[in-house]
Amino acid sequence: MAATDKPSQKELQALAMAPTKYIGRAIPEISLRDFDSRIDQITAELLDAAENVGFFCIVDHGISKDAVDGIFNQSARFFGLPDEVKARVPFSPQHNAGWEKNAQVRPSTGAVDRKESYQMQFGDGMEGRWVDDETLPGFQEEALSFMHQAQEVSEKLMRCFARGLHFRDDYFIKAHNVSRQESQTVCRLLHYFETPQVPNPTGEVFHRAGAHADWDFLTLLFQKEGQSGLEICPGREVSTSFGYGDAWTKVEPNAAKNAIVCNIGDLLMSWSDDRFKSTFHRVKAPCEPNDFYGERYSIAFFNQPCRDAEIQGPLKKYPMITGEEFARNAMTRNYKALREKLIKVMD
Ligand SMILES: O=C(O)CCC(=O)C(=O)O
Ligand SMILES: [Fe+2]
Repeated sequence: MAATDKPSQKELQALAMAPTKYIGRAIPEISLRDFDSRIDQITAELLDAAENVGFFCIVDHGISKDAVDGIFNQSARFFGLPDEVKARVPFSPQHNAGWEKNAQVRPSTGAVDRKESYQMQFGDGMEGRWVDDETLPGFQEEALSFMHQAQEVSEKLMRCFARGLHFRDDYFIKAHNVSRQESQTVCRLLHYFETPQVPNPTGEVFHRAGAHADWDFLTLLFQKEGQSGLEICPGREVSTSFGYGDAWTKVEPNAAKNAIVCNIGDLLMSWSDDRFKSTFHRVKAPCEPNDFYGERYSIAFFNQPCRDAEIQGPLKKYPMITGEEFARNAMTRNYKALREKLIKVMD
């Protein structure tokens, strides 16, 4: 391919199948043990991780291994239902809640992720989208109990980030109040399908979660031992850019420590005037011998401010906007990038 030529679909495919460049980057591990008495120490560690990596693992967070195993069991029960039953609680883009399958197209790949997901919320976005108790007895109760536990952990982190940015301690907690109907926080159960081992007959790339940055405030991610695939790739200086580097770092599950992988989202990046980094990441499309090709489950807890929360960093780098506007802008940017990519590939 000459330097001036645009890549063909086939060439893009070959690029996606080329050996991945890896680089070791330390993912900080932060303990929340004795939170109240150690809050200043924990805040210092979180600020360092947020400014320099955008990803970190938290341990001693108070959610038991049994609770995490329990929600993964509920997730497997839900995804084990026939598609026509899951389709009774379909994904609503307007509410950002419900079940979708092979439907999420990422700007970085222009193709669907090979997965299904079920997004649950605390507020009115979830009306009519809970799977009913006759179909899955106990599901909603256990899911909500887990979501409240994840919220409690998130609130500890929010208190530290507020301190670090010289806001009142409860500033972010109030903006993310999950007892309000305006809450936009989402707990997403994810199920990636087993993919064929290469060389597969068509050369098709089975994307799992194409490279992206999350557009929420802060994500808590729960992974299962042995189900590798999450990788990060820093390289953004402002929350509005799509550029990223080309060397990846694996973030392996750490079930022995019951670790939660956390990452800063675009919203906290802009709310901190770009001081904290929202980092590109992906669940790799398996294509190399040591990749994980099996079925993969994960759970992402996306902290989102209430629709009417007012967002502006201490230095006022960006104009003030509401939680609802931020979400809408993020969606528009994602789809704009996708349109531009498609135009480039097609002409
Ligand atoms: O499944 C994972 O490990 C990551 C999922 C993710 O990055 C996302 O849904 O935003
Ligand atoms: Fe993500």
